[in-house]
Amino acid sequence: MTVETMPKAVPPVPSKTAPGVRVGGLSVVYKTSAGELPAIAGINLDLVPGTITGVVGESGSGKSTLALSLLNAVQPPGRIAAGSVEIDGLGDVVALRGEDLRKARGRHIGYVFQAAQNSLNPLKTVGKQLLDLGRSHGVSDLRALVREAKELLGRMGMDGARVLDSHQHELSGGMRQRVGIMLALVLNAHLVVLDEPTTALDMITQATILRIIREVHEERGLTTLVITHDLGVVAEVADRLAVMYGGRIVEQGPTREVLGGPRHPYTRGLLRAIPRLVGDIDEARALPGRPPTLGTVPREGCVFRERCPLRMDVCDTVEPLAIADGPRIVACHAVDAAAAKETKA
Ligand SMILES: Nc1ncnc2c1ncn2[C@@H]1O[C@H](COP(=O)(O)OP(=O)(O)OP(=O)(O)O)[C@@H](O)[C@H]1O
Repeated sequence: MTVETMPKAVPPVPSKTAPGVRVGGLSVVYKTSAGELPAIAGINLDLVPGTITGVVGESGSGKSTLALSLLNAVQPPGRIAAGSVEIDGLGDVVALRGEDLRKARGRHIGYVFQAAQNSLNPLKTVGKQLLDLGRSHGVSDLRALVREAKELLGRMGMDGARVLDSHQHELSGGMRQRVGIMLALVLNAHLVVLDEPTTALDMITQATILRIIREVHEERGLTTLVITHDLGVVAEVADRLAVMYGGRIVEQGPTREVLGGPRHPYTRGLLRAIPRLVGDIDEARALPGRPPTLGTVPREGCVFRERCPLRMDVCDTVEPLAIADGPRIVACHAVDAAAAKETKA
């Protein structure tokens, strides 16, 4: 079946309420000299309508690959090898192609990618790019779009009119990042994916931007996914938290519960590695070892075992299942064994 003859998956009147998202069995591989290797494998993640979900993990854990998959935007040498991303009102975006996919991005799914500081067109003003974006998505009231953009930029502490008149080189990294966030929100999409939205910002501006992300999320009734390596960022904005390691989600649950009582040894290690502002700075203990790369992720068993203080024999051969306990989900043999002992006692 060609793209043209495929049934239209995008409904003519999109739902304007916060959509639920169900990522099921998602695997993405990248072609390397050693063959196709998985960057994420068997990811299951639900985004609850109206909530902010944070995804954290060290560099290379697969966060950006997951974010790109939500827009079916994984580029060669990568490809989605298995799984689905069901978005209310859109269906499975993994199956969307061509024009349907282009319309879904921007209008239904607002996004700012990690390289947002560098993703603007250097030859056009921000305002011109805003109008291009609006036209390409069939926005009829372009004046209203510009008003909305100015309002969002103003809220983020910038002179909206001046920014719209500027070229990329006239803006600092932090300003470009905020322009990226404005572009993600301006079309009024109800699913928003923000990949490292605040990395180029100083602490004060970061706090302001996180507050605005939260405010806009609540005002508009969005479903939001925030990708970050910074636990402080998720603690600040996310209702739910998913922790990634070696292309797997090893723990997920309500942010307060996960941060207040981490169960997976990796989450515990991440939290222990944060230096405290008060008390003994030496208390912060870096996680020993390094995260795996595409080539070194174990093919069987638990992906975290090399760095795990709770490693058992079974971890070498059997990949732990993600087991739900109420809203908490953990994939760890040691946690399972401890829970089984507790039930017996
Ligand atoms: N285009 C590519 N070609 C080959 N491998 C890739 C490509 N993009 C990502 N990878 C690999 O896939 C794995 C996951 O990368 P990804 O960028 O999704 O992780 P991340 O958690 O977002 O990391 P970071 O925080 O550094 O961006 C890494 O091992 C990375 O090297």
